[in-house]
Amino acid sequence: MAQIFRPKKRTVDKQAIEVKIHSLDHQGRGVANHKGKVCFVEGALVNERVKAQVLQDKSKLIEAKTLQVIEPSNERVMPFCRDNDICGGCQTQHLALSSQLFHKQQAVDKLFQKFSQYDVECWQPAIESKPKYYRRSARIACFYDKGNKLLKLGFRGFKSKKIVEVKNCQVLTGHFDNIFEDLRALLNSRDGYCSVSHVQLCDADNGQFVLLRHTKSITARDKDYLEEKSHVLGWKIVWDNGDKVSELNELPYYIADDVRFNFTLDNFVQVNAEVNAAMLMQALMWLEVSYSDRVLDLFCGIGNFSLLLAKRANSVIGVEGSASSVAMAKQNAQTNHIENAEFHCFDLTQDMAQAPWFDQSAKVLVLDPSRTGAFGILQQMPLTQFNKVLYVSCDPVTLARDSKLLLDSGLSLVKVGLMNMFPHTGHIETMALFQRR
Ligand SMILES: C[S@@+](CC[C@H](N)C(=O)[O-])C[C@H]1O[C@@H](n2cnc3c(N)ncnc32)[C@H](O)[C@@H]1O
Repeated sequence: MAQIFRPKKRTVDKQAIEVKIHSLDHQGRGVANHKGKVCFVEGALVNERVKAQVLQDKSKLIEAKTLQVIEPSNERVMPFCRDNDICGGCQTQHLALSSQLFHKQQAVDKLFQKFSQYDVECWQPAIESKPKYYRRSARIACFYDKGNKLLKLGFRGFKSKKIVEVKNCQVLTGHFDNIFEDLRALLNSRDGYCSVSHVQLCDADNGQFVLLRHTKSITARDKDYLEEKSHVLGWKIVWDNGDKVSELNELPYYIADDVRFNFTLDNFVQVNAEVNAAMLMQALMWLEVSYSDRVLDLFCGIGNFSLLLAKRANSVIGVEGSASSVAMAKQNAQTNHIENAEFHCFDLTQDMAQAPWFDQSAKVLVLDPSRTGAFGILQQMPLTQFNKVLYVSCDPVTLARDSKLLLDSGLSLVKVGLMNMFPHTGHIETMALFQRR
């Protein structure tokens, strides 16, 4: 009989250790040395001495969580959210807002040195965000507790699937100030809503949309009841049974630079409206496209960059992997009477030999990939054809890695700036402009 070998579970030494933090990593974690290993400590700041609980003890590194701050940093502040310790949403509320961008910039610097042996010397002022009430969209997790016959809802806990039943969230826009209490009351008012598995929130320019994903059917009567009650609260309810999403009289939209962007709740839209608007303006300013420029916009979503660029360029080709975002981008071009933008659905991790969209005369390239970056596609493209490349990044590791390809093609890094899309979190959003001199 075949013998099945199961890897032995590593026993995690849950001991507490005491370490002195010497820097922050790109996720906002404190970094220390402990018995020859690198130790990443959640919740610890530079120069702090902390007692930390070991979560993972690997051959070369330790992951730990702060239990007690023995010597606090003068950058430490009191988190404004009472659930900060347990909620997985904001990881760096304990670091003064004024220091957050400084550490993020340092992290990007280090990653450029590591991946490209490159010293960034062209930092531009960061795009700032208001510190609270900046999130226009979020997903709320739900779980039906059969024992208590109650639908629990909140955010997932830090590195856990457990739901933290937050009372309110001060990073969601003000329109969702009381959303948790209101949703809890509404969804527990009738048994019919017990199969709601998550709620997607979106504060659009035309109102607040609340999508309810449910795994069992909900009667028309229960739907009507909830819609009626939600109407009073100013919400537009969208039902999603996994196969079909209910139709709306009017899609959510946002407006930027006089362009109206319609979207559906499964499309990617930038979470921070204020930073998105500033980011778009900065992209236009940095790129300085002219009416003779042909632009390629990869990972274009619903056309956020493409349509604004099209108003100033000869033509824009947008490429995106989500078919529904491509459909929306095409519709947005049409409704805004923008005729020089075309959109293609294409998986940009694939072989682009047959890519029908590739324009050999495009001299301007915009990239705005998800966290995995754009390495695959950049490796395949004849990069020497581009005079300007704007890389909008939500992961500094992949930005630094991909930048090496751009630099090796003879492009120079001329501008880099942070965009504080998610204050109080470890997320680092960066815009980088490469130019052929
Ligand atoms: C960070 S978003 C940017 C979207 C858009 N530029 C914007 O500003 O709203 C990244 C986009 O890349 C798309 N995407 C992710 N992986 C992809 C892939 N392998 N091929 C094509 N598109 C992809 C996502 O659907 C998403 O729309």
